[in-house]
Amino acid sequence: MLIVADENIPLLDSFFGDIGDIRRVNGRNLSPDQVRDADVLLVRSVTRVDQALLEGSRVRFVGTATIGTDHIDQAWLETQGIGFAAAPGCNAASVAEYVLSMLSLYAERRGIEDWSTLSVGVVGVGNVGGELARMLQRLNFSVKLCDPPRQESEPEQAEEFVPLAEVLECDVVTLHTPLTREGAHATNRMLSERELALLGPDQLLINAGRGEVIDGEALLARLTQPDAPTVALDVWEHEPRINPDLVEKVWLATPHIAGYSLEGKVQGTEMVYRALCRYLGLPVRKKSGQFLPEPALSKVSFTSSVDEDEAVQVALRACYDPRRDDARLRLTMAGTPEERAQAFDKLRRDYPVRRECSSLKVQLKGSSRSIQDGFRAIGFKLKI
Ligand SMILES: NC(=O)C1=CN([C@@H]2O[C@H](COP(=O)(O)OP(=O)(O)OC[C@H]3O[C@@H](n4cnc5c(N)ncnc54)[C@H](O)[C@@H]3O)[C@@H](O)[C@H]2O)C=CC1
Ligand SMILES: O=C(O)C(=O)[C@H](O)COP(=O)(O)O
Repeated sequence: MLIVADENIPLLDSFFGDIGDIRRVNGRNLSPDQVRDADVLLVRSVTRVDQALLEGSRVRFVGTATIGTDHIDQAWLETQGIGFAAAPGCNAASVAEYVLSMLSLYAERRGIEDWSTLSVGVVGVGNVGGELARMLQRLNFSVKLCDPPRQESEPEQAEEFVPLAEVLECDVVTLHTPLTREGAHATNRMLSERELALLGPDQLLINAGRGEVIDGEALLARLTQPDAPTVALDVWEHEPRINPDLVEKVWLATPHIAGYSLEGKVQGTEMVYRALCRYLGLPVRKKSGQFLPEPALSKVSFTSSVDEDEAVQVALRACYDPRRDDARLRLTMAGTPEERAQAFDKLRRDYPVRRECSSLKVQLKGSSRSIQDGFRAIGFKLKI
């Protein structure tokens, strides 16, 4: 069996080596010739999988080691009887930690002592937005949720949700919707000139969903106005050819890595492996946990005199501080458009190992119940 796989999927040999021969490819430029003789195709978000790529090939199963599926023409795969699996929720904790770190940095930037006084609006309350909202609620933030599809399909929960306009009044608005182009709740350019005009200078807008959910031109125009909001973007229109003018105007700019914790990536591989085993009728023998190395930073300890919020944020930023990714991306902005696009992909391909908060043991000497709850909310392991 031939498995053609994106070279950026980690642990390909460990998970798939005894299922078939693996051919590693650059997912960004995959051509029909490279997949024609494959039985299985494993991709990440940068490969468009559709009729143009697969027609006439032997491929019977497609897996994407990602949460997002907007790069896959699932309807066409179904018409061809080609099996398909994604990795829902694999990197949800990673994205939630990215947003929490943003909140911590934003509170510091604004001189806000207690970060939980920021109100947070979550748009798209699925695996990522739901996990984030749970963490925020446990950390005592006031949280508003916007998810019209869920509001409609879960009438018993309907009062949990508010309209987009109400969420846009929060101090922080964070986007976690899929990219959809059709239907009553299509998200393509969901935030355009009109919505961006509702945001003011004391607000932070974060996009960690898909770039096209915000109209990039409208955002750039808004950011040139004196009363513009602060903006943090992890995802961009036209990746990897992102707009350098937008990077310049954005507060923190990262190259689509919010979900790039090692745990998130390896769980993505594992979920696709499990789905392929099911498809082929093979036993599932491997788990992501067996391949995760000891983290470089495995323990931190705090004394009893520590301030609760400060301790949680110190530990959070020790695990992930988006300013490093922002600095790396900005360094690539000087080149030609082609050099910039290559550099964007290189930053993602050579991404340093980043571990989730759950990999860090926190020792708290003589700590209060509420400080323990704060750490637990983000998934740290506690040693009391
Ligand atoms: N920046 C990054 O590295 C990552 C980005 N993502 C993106 O985040 C997206 C969300 O991920 P999950 O939460 O796992 O997906 P999910 O499918 O579990 O949840 C998405 C939620 O968005 C809601 N939604 C759809 N249209 C909406 C609209 N118009 N307004 C408000 N809510 C709407 C859905 O009802 C659903 O509850 C993915 O589709 C992917 O595009 C995911 C992982 C990493
Ligand atoms: O899981 C998703 O959805 C994402 O956005 C991924 O984190 C993106 O990673 P790549 O597939 O582009 O490596």
